Amino acid sequence: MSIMVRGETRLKGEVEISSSKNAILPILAASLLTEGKVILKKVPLIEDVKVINCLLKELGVNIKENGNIITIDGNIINIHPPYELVKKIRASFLLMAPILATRGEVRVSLPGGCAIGNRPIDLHLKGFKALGAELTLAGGDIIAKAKKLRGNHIYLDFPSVGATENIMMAASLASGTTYIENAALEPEIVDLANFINAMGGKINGAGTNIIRIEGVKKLKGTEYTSIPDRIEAGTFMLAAAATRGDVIINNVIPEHVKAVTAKLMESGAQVEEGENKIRVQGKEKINPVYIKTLPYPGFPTDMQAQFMAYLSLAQGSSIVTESVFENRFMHVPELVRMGASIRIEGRTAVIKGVQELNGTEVTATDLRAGAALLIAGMMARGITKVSNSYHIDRGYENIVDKFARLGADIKRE
Ligand SMILES: CC(=O)N[C@H]1[C@@H](OP(=O)(O)OP(=O)(O)OC[C@H]2O[C@@H](n3ccc(=O)[nH]c3=O)[C@H](O)[C@@H]2O)O[C@H](CO)[C@@H](O)[C@@H]1O
Ligand SMILES: C=C(OP(=O)(O)O)C(=O)O
Repeated sequence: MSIMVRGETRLKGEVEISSSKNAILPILAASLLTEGKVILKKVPLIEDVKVINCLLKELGVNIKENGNIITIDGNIINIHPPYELVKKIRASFLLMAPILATRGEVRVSLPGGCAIGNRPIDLHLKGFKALGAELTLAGGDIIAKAKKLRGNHIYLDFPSVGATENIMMAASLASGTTYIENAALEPEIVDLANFINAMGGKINGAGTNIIRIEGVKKLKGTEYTSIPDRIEAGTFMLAAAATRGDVIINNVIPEHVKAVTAKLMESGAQVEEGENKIRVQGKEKINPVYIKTLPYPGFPTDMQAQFMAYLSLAQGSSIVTESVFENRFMHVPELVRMGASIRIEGRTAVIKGVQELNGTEVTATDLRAGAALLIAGMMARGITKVSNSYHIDRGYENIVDKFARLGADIKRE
């Protein structure tokens, strides 16, 4: 599957951002913490959600999908989610905590590496161990057992998003109180804590670097709508600036995209924040900027590729350092094939702005690399064909329709 883009169009109009992929995936996993009925609204219809829904069905719970509303209830029957599904998405490892906490045992395949790096899970495991789980490795699977999890102090060597989420879920049904120190601060962590609290959990401090979780005996069903996707919003902000367009992005929390807004303004684009909306107007001249990806509230690694596509037409040299993932420059050779001048030295890329990009056939190696190539295609002369577009559909709802409604010349092939 490919997406074709004819470049040199200016995006204009308004776009509505969907709910966050990185919030809904852990929330779908956390819905397993109760047998009660959980109703999730405005769920984005993206491939990763379809995969996690299949995983939930495999575990034996009831799941009803009605457009963007998903209803889940019932007990976990199977404690071993199938490898064929687990290997498709990183977030499947988030099933570990709810299965362990409710069934006392879980068996999940090690997630393995992916296009953006090795992505170990040692911090998740350190957390489960500290909560009293016994861990063994068998046939590529992690088996964790604990009759009853017990609260503890857990210091994370790095503020891992996934480890913070897994520990928060497990600790919410443990006996006693857990403190996660050096916890991740991402808005998706706050959303997950709000969801667990809506089910009757007792989590305080999410969004700060110490999270306190008082375990409860039981959680109950609830209704919930997760936050808007700050990375989808950032992607449209970049596309607007890159095409020298004028776009109003609706359903965004401006605070969540501050780092992207700051760097876009430094590059010369005009950004106006409203209540739950942002207007971005691109300018002919793009100033070069320095970017270093960092955990939230720093510049998000999930926006690095899209920003690099934009900077390939800057007047001067930009420097982008990727500090979160060890190997997240897979989009660079593809951008270079379109005429960009980018040199990689270790974890840093030097982007020397060029006069123009030229459309050609390129390959999406991962989700955000794919989004970056669509943006590059909209800036380039001629037609760009982005193959392996299933990567893009993992995390963007109706992306082709949304860009087309803003005036992009884009279609699926
Ligand atoms: C589904 C989801 O929410 N995915 C997001 C989540 O991924 P994810 O939860 O996998 O990201 P982490 O914050 O855990 O990973 C960040 C860094 O920590 C390392 N690490 C992580 C865990 C661990 O046990 N040991 C370890 O060394 C990773 O290899 C990586 O270098 O946060 C990332 C960082 O913002 C985003 O890019 C992903 O889009
Ligand atoms: C890296 C990403 O996601 P995941 O952690 O699900 O692979 C992403 O959303 O850019």
